[in-house]
Amino acid sequence: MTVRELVFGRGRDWLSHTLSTAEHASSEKVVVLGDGTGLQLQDSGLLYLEPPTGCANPNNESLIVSAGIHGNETAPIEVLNSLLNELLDGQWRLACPMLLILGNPQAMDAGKRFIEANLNRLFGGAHRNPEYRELAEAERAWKLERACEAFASKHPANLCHYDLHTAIRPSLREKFALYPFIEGRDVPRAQVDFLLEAGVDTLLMQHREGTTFASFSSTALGAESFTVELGKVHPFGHNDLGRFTAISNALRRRMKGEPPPDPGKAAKPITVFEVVHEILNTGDSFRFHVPDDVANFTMYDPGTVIWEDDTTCYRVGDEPEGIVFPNRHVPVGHRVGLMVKHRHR
Ligand SMILES: O=C(O)CCC(=O)N[C@@H](CCC(=O)O)C(=O)O
Ligand SMILES: [Zn+2]
Repeated sequence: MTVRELVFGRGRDWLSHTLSTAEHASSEKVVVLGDGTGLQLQDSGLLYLEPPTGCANPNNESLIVSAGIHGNETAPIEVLNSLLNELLDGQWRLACPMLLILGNPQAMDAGKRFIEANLNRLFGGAHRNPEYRELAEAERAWKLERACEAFASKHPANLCHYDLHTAIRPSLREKFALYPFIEGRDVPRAQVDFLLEAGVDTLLMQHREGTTFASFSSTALGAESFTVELGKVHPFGHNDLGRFTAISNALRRRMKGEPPPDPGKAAKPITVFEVVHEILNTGDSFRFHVPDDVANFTMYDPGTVIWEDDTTCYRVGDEPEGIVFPNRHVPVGHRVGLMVKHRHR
């Protein structure tokens, strides 16, 4: 029997096990790999890994890597599953403690962004809001928060969280990362270098605290966290995984505890945008003037009307602004899009 089968059952790997246990909590399982690496399958899509006792952790860090917080964003799920398969097949050794998460197994199984509520709006305790009471996603957000807290309290040193997504719209900047807002901080140079290594050449600074998974891990756990957008949404089996080689290689390098590559003199700088306005669906009179099929980072000239309702009209300010994540099909009070502008350092 292979290690994969020992952990996940006959003919299964982590992804197929997660899909098969989507409807019910899976029982906990602990396995020690041949090299002494500890593996604890805590629940469906929730996997804790620990290098053998005494093993060096050369980068002195702990990693949370999540995908599938939106169930139809399949490429990062496939990337994470492949990395785990390599590890379980003995192709390389783990150097740092790691919590791997497939966020919303039910939505993954259904091929949907979410089942009842957008999981990536329910963190930081938002799952306790009465409107989400007893929804599957509220329970899942609670469970993921508790698992991350337990991991962080065991491994607080240099905790990093990469929450991997793909976007609904095409994007003029294919790969970009969002940095959750915490007053007074800036992105450490080592994180910028990692993003560039992973093929992510655009950074978007959030302008206020949110209820995303990455916001939770930054605010509550003190992690360096990013929501990382890696391309466009496609169903399982329809992704061009060649477009995900850089993120896969960069994550594997971190998991193995190898030093970062020398960025070299010719390294491209990262392009930084900042959020200037969050567009919310204000209700019946809300009118959104961005067409449904517009690409992320499409820029609008000063003065362009972006949205209006009976009391407000939002126009682009003195500098051009871009639209990110335009989506009018969201509940009242939820985000319809972000307006962003270039950050001049
Ligand atoms: O393409 C879209 O409209 C959404 C892609 C996506 O899921 N993005 C994340 C971004 C989280 C953040 O704002 O930091 C989300 O909407 O949850
Ligand atoms: Zn997403």
